[in-house]
Amino acid sequence: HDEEIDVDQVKSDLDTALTRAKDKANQVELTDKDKRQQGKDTLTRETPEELLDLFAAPDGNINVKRLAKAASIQLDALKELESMEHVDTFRLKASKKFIRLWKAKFDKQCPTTYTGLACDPKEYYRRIDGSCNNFKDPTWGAVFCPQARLIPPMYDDGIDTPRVRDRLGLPLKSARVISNEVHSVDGKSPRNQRLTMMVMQWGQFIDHEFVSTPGLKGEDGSNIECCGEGNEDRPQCFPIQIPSDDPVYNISCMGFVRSAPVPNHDCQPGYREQMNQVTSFIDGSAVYGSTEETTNKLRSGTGGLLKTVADGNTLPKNSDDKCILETKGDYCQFAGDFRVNVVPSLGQSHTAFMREHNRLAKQLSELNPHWDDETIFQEARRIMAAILQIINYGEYLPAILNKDTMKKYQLGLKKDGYNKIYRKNMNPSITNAFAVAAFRFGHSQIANYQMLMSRGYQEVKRFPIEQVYHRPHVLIENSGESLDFVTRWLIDDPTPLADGLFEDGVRNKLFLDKKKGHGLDLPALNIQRGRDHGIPPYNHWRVYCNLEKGVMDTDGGFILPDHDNDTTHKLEHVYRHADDIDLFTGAMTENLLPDSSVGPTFACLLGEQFRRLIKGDRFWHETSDKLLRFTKEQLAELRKITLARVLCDNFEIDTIQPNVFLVPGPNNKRVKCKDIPEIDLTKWASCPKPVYSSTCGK
Ligand code: HEM
Repeated sequence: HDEEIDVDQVKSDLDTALTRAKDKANQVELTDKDKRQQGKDTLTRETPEELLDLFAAPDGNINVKRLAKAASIQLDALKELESMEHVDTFRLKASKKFIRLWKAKFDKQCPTTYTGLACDPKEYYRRIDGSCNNFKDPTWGAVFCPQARLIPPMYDDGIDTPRVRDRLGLPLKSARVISNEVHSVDGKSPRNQRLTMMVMQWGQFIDHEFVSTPGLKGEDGSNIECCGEGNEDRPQCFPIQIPSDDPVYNISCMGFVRSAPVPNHDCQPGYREQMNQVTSFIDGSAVYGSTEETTNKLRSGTGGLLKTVADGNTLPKNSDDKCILETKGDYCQFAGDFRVNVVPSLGQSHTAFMREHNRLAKQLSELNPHWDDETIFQEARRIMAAILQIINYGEYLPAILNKDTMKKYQLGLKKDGYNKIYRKNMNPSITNAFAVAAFRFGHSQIANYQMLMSRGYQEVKRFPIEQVYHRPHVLIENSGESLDFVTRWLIDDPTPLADGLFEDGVRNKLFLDKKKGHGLDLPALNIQRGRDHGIPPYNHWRVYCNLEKGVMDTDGGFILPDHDNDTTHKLEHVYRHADDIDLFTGAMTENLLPDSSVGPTFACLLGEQFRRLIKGDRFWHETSDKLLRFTKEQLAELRKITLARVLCDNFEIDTIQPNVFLVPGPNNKRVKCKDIPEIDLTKWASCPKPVYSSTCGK
């Protein structure tokens, strides 16, 4: 069509569209300013919605803000063009001339990381921000870059408004109604007698290691109010309607701020994308941060160590606005990922790996007295990435996925030698459907409580989960002694079955406001977030995964190949057609595959993502790359690591089962810590500097 477009006309249309889009952005900023001045948009952390904002984006990061504004202008400009009656945007988008015009207008607003990133092929350590992992596209997996899409989104207007209508154009039921009808359970949900609470906890920790989707923020990083008159229509808002007969809530609106948009990968006219504000790789970013700024704040500056509070053993302090302080002397914790304070058990995991880093750093520095702070830090960080990868693929994934899925997606680790597995065409970025739906399967494994357990694995104290959200108090009182007690709970107590049912503590009381008496509903947020991101419905993913679609029978009922009758009936109540089912709800309620915590659709999406995280990671710990590889002896040592060993080395534990993701039993008997294999770090002794040399440990 190139010859067909009238360049002058299109240029003038684009100018008009851009002016209008900029005017709209200015108007939104003025409204935000007003709301902030009127005290409607707040900086406080009291209501559940404010705490959700804290969880999504604590400070209104400047990069996120800049990118979100650029993306909003682009999306609005495209919509303006579409609204001009004589413009055929479908034809325009196919025209190279138009793309050139578009790029000339918008290139400057595109993230600088997208262009002109100079990568050094001799760089030995991963970059903190994840850039330059892939030389062909240095932005793949890097911080502040768009999440990847496996199939195109389905926005209501084809560009950026949330999916709110079904295939007939009628309104979809509210996410809260679906949660009430499909995801609720009376009291305690059934337990998985095979898996421990550590499965839930690792899931959350590793999720924060590779994905964080920022939400939009108001003036000066304030929280955007999305309920009440004049708020629900704000372009940043997509509140959840609560039905008048709701069994728990006596409010009509649950605040929900949309995820920040980001210009798409090539800065071309297209649909709304969401970004990842942490690196996609399993590289230790939850321990070290995903920007140099955060890493520098976390490092002590000597001996390659990370900062701790004065006792040398617990996470350092953050500012008081990053959590809820219960009593005098409390403080918020600071770690590589800002969500560290959300529940005590997550703080436990962050503490485990901060301590593990410092333990490694101290030993490495004794073995290599000639190394400076930077070398010790980077070498410990390099080992840390390997440890996290090995625990994730060697212990966690085999606990939640069955052997067939592990095999199909080639997720197994090699027992010896190198693995030439890197594929330079493989994009390792976290995919949107994985973050917004598939890996949220673990929300069904959250229990209503958090517990402290004695050395002999007896219950000492139990906290309803809603009493500890965002409150690190439990962990930091008694100079962090409770960390040991939480650890023992995580490796002893069976985890709820990932059956699509959600206990009250997350389904009604998430981030509960003690004064107002209401909380949030996590499965409802997950459904709403999927709609916010334009995630196509469940059946589209069944097709993507080569699975049979759900269909209608002649009476208008659903025939769903992987659901039981009871669940199918529940779904029929809330969706008009099998094609309308939201991905989260449809896949989360599938019958679980044998020996698995997910059904076939989530097994496919998890398998695909975890495969990408191996094959698309140039620094993957099994690499045979001559520059980047560990020595064969070092790799053999790394392969001995288990989460049990990390816990033994960093907490007070007398006996432990070798696989802490599985409940203790005849094949997983508790033993003394000394019987759990450990890494012999002498294989890192006498390494030259720079370290990349096979003479270490010789
Ligand atoms: C007590 C434990 C947990 C709490 C309180 C919690 C809470 C939350 C909240 C509030 C969100 C944001 C919801 C939204 O507005 O879209 C979220 C997102 C998410 N959660 Fe959890 N979660 C927990 C455990 C887990 C577990 C066990 C997993 C996985 C096994 C998990 C995976 C995820 C993922 C992948 C996201 C999306 C992250 C992003 O894109 O930023 N979470 N969680």
